[in-house]
Amino acid sequence: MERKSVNVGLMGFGTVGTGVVRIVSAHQEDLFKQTGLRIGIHKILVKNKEKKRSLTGYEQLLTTNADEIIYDPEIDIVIEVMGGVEQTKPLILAAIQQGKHVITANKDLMAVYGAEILNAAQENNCDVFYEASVAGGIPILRALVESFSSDRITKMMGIVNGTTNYILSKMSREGADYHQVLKEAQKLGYAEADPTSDVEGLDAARKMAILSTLGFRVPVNLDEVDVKGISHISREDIAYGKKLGYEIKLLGLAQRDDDEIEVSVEPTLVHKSHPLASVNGVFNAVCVHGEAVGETMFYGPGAGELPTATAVVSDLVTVVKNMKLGVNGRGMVAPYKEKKLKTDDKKFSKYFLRMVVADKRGVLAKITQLFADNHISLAQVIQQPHHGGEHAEIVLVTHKISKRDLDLALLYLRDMDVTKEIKSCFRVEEGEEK
Ligand SMILES: NC(=O)C1=CN([C@@H]2O[C@H](COP(=O)(O)OP(=O)(O)OC[C@H]3O[C@@H](n4cnc5c(N)ncnc54)[C@H](OP(=O)(O)O)[C@@H]3O)[C@@H](O)[C@H]2O)C=CC1
Ligand SMILES: N[C@@H](CC=O)C(=O)O
Ligand code: NA
Repeated sequence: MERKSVNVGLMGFGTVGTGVVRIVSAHQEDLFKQTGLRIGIHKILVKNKEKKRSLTGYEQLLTTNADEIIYDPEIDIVIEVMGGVEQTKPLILAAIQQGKHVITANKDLMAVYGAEILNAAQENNCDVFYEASVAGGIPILRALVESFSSDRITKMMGIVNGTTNYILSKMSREGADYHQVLKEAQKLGYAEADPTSDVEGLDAARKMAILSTLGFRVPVNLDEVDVKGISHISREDIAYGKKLGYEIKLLGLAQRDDDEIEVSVEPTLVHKSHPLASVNGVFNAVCVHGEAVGETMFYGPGAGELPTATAVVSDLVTVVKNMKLGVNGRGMVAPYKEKKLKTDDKKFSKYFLRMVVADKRGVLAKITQLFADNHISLAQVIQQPHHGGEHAEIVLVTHKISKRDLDLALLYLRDMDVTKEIKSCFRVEEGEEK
């Protein structure tokens, strides 16, 4: 008998899970027209059945026992939106073993165990999709895999963490201090009680590992992403950046040159003429450069109940269409290119440097000579008296140099008797005007 409906087991009924139920219920007819099957939420896994929920009418579907979803033969698809790695990995693998298709929003899980989960899915003819895991509601993963399938991507660069973008935007707009803005972000519910993974760049690094694996068709591990966070950024850095024409953003960068790749997340001075400089608040944006297509940009909400749920439900539509066609588990292309990571002498960028030095005759000359000796030429230099006048603050922007030359120069600079402190060092990304 031809099937008329599919059943979903939802694991998690928090922010994203609630959005999924709202969209599946509100868009029922559209989803039916697109897939030819009725989609029903069959069971919902939660931690606490007694908890007061913003969406009512689903109480009879709640369970605290994951086995009631995994081993229910009537459930075809599992949507995992409960979060965590250790608690979700065994559940997802068990669901796949039972022949269930999986949709997840979990970047923490997919950045580390993505390959293992995708292999298990392929062996069991199951689909696994995870569009919501990177840049929430922005359709970026399917774009990389399908819409760019005819091209070769050379660069993906973007703002993939909303919390840090909110903090940096507010620091820039109001001249406010990092700790003060972080507290406000926590009060508003943007930043979590423990904001470490956002502010230290780990959340963005997980997303860049997923993006670069799909975009470059190379298996990129989380520990291959160079990560720096935003917790050390000061008002002074932002003010100097502005004076020179830049905004500071936590940028994820994945770049390929001659088949060698680099992937990083770090605070970067982005020139005001670059479109990423005007991405503010909790919004995300990813620029993707393809050899044939040139520059493209994807912009939108990186988190939130309904934006994130749209990505989950779009994955659901794809799974259901695949079920109708009987092609589940065949749409995924595993990374097939050999991984070659760039060494630091092949990573090139402009850099911004701020330091405090002794305010003595010949100091600036000494410093510029040190840079010249390390193959570094300077694009801009500002010198200002530092508190009390005994010291001077030097702010400079280099031309494009290798990371290796930068690190060597920093090493020598730290050793110089005239150097009091190297306050900050950031990558610089130019815009269209330069
Ligand atoms: N929030 C967002 O905007 C975005 C979230 N994501 C990802 O989506 C996932 C879900 O996030 P979010 O909705 O914000 O999370 P929430 O904390 O709002 O919801 C988590 C849900 O999972 C349930 N849950 C958690 N642990 C268990 C457990 N051990 N057993 C049973 N149920 C459990 C909770 O139950 P109970 O309700 O009873 O506490 C809750 O319903 C995460 O992986 C997150 O990284 C991705 C993009 C954006
Ligand atoms: N903590 C994340 C939420 C979405 O992944 C962010 O701030 O972007
Ligand atoms: Na997305």
